[in-house]
Formats: sequence, C-alpha cells, structure tokens
Amino acid sequence: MSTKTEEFPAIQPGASLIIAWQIKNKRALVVGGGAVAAGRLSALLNANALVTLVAPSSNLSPEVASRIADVSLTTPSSEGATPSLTYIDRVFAGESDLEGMEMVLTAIDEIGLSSRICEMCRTRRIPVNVADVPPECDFYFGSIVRRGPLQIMVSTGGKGPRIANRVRRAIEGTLPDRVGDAIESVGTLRSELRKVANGKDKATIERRMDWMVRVCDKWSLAELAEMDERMRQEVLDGWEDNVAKGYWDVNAGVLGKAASALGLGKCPARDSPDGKASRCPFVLTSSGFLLGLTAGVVATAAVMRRWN
Ligand SMILES: C[C@@]1(CC(=O)O)c2cc3[nH]c(cc4nc(cc5[nH]c(cc(n2)[C@H]1CCC(=O)O)[C@@](C)(CC(=O)O)[C@@H]5CCC(=O)O)C(CC(=O)O)=C4CCC(=O)O)c(CCC(=O)O)c3CC(=O)O
Ligand SMILES: NC(=O)C1=CN([C@@H]2O[C@H](COP(=O)(O)OP(=O)(O)OC[C@H]3O[C@@H](n4cnc5c(N)ncnc54)[C@H](O)[C@@H]3O)[C@@H](O)[C@H]2O)C=CC1
Repeated sequence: MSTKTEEFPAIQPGASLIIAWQIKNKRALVVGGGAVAAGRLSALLNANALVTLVAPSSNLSPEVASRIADVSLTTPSSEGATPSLTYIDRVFAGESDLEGMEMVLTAIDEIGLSSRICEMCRTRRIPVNVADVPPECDFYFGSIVRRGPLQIMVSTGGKGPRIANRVRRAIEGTLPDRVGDAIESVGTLRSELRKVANGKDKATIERRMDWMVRVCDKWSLAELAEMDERMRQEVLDGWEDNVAKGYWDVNAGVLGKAASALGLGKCPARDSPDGKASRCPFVLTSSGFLLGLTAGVVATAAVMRRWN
C-alpha cells in the first residue's frame, strides 16, 4: 500500500457536492409564486419533476401565471397520471402540503414561515431550499448554462451569486458551436451500441467503453453534430472488428478511406477541438495562401499591362 499522499490531489474542504439530481417523475413542492418561484419552477419542469405550486393567485409573477395557464403542463399525459404542474391557489397549509414530496423549495416573503417549513422538512428528511437563507438550504441553486443535454452549473457556494452569473456568461461565450447536438449524437450512438452489444459482463463493458472512447476521440464536435443515421450505422459496423471509424472513414468514399488508412484521414479543417472551422489553422493557412495567390496574380497582371 502506498503512503505517498502527494501523488493524489489534495483534499480542499469547504466545497459543495455538485451532482445532477434525477428528479424526473418525482414530486416537488414550490411555495410562493413570485419571480424567484418562477425560476425554481422552470428549473424543476426542465428536469421533468412533478411540481405542486402553492401560492395565492392574487400575487403571482407573470411567468408563474403563464405556466399555470399552460394546459400542456397542467394536463396529465394519461388518465390517472400526475401532471407536470399542479397549482393550488392558497397559502401554505402546513404539514399536509409536504405529503409525498421529495424536495421542497420556498420563495416567499415571510421569513418566519420559511423557517418553519424548513424545520418541518428537516424533521421529515425532505431536502429543502429556502431562497435567500443559506442555513436553511440543504442545497443551493446555481447559475446554469444549458445546450440540450449539456448543463454547466456555476456555484460560488453562497459567496457571490452575482459573480456566478458573470462567470456563467463568460463560459457561455467560449462554448463550441453545436456542442449540444454533438452530445445528442454521442448519446444516440451509445444507445444504438447497447442494442448490438448489450452484454453486462466485465469484458464486454470494458470493450464497449474502450471502443466509445476511441470513436469519440476520432470525431471533432462539429463532425459529431453532423452525424446522421447513415454515418452512425457505418460507425457501428466497425464494432464487430473493434474498428473505430472517424468522420472521413464514413464520408469520403474510397479516396477518404485510403487517406485514412495512410493516417491522413482527418480533414485538417475540421480538426480543431472546438469544431469552429473558421478558427482552424488549416483554414487560416489555406485562406492566407489563396489571398497571397490572388495578390500575386493581380500584381503580375498589373506588371504585364505596363510592359504592354
Ligand atoms: C445561497 C443561495 C441560496 C439559493 O437561493 O439557492 C443564494 C442566496 C442569496 N442570494 C442573495 C442575493 C442575490 N441572488 C442573486 C442571484 C442568484 N442567486 C442564486 C443562488 C443563490 N443565492 C444560492 C448561492 C449560489 C452561489 O453562491 O453560487 C442564483 C445563482 C441561482 C438562482 O437563485 O436561481 C442566482 C443567479 C442566477 C443567474 O443569474 O444566472 C442576486 C443577483 C441578481 O439578483 O441579479 C442577488 C443580489 C446580489 C447579492 O446580494 O449578492 C442573497 C442576499 C439577500 C440579501 O441581501 O438579503 C442571498 C442570501 C445570502 O447571501 O445570505
Ligand atoms: N436566492 C435568490 O436568488 C433570491 C432570493 N430572493 C428572496 O426570495 C423570496 C421570494 O422573492 P420574490 O419571488 O421576489 O418575492 P415576491 O414578493 O415577488 O413573491 C412572494 C410570493 O410568495 C407568495 N406567498 C407569500 N406568503 C405565502 C404563503 N404563506 N404561502 C404561499 N405563498 C405565499 C406571494 O403570494 C408571492 O407570490 C424573498 O424572500 C426574497 O428575499 C430574492 C431575490 C434573489
């Protein structure tokens, strides 16, 4: 057993545990109907939770009012099913409102009541967030970037929520084009792979993971975003022989395959890791070359005109 702790990252206590909570089809309660409740409500609905919102209709924010009026949210998908959103037009009624809830969020302007709700939740071991009162939060919200299946949460652990917003915007500006579509493609490929290789034994799992890693690493994000059914099928055809096909293996016909076999398979224009072809050195170099060529031709034409 090694005793050299310096080989491992140092423990830095004081962080939050950042996890992606699967609240889909589970019940959550929102108490309050103002602007803060509206943010909580959309976060829960985006995560497919079954939300009950309790607040008097006399004081709803426009966003909460529009969600409540949205029949696609308030109608159950089938008879007897719980709708995505159930609205109850009244103030918080007490313990009975907590029945069956797996999460409770309060966003009301009554600090004493918030504390009591928090206490009730903790007695029942229901995770609770009281907006604005960190000691009464079992978890905090964060500033979120969303691109389809991709979510990035910026948290400052309660130190600077406004700065979380700024960092989030800075991150948004650096995201690769179509990163959400690229991840969606990988998701489809992974689930299709499970259909042809669904073994749960250790050897199959290892082989599947190794193949997925090699395929992912062969495709730029821009290429992945373009992967359609035909390309995906051709990539999957490589599974049997444990071959990881790249974009040009499935798109450039015989010539592309020959180039790929020679190790020239990747289009340099698409090789930038962020998939932004215009920023790629190949494109810059080749556009520079073309520009130079054009300038050369123009200059030669001018000189020749002089001579004539
Ligand atoms: C602990 C936490 C608990 C929780 O609510 O989950 C909490 C607590 C408090 N917020 C306060 C104030 C403000 N909150 C915001 C904004 C956001 N607050 C959010 C989360 C969190 N806020 C959790 C920590 C998250 C973290 O640190 O990473 C965000 C990220 C997510 C969201 O709420 O959806 C969202 C930005 C989302 C976005 O823009 O993308 C702004 C800015 C603005 O309004 O523009 C201000 C005014 C500026 C200021 O005061 O700093 C106060 C003081 C109230 C007072 O002074 O009385 C407290 C209480 C205290 O700090 O004691
Ligand atoms: N964490 C954060 O990011 C922020 C938190 N806040 C805090 O969150 C809380 C809510 O903020 P806003 O939405 O702006 O408030 P708001 O005053 O607009 O809305 C309060 C809502 O709660 C409802 N309400 C009041 N008593 C209720 C009860 N007993 N039962 C059910 N519903 C009740 C009201 O009818 C109203 O719909 C405030 O305490 C505020 O200080 C405010 C801004 C940012």
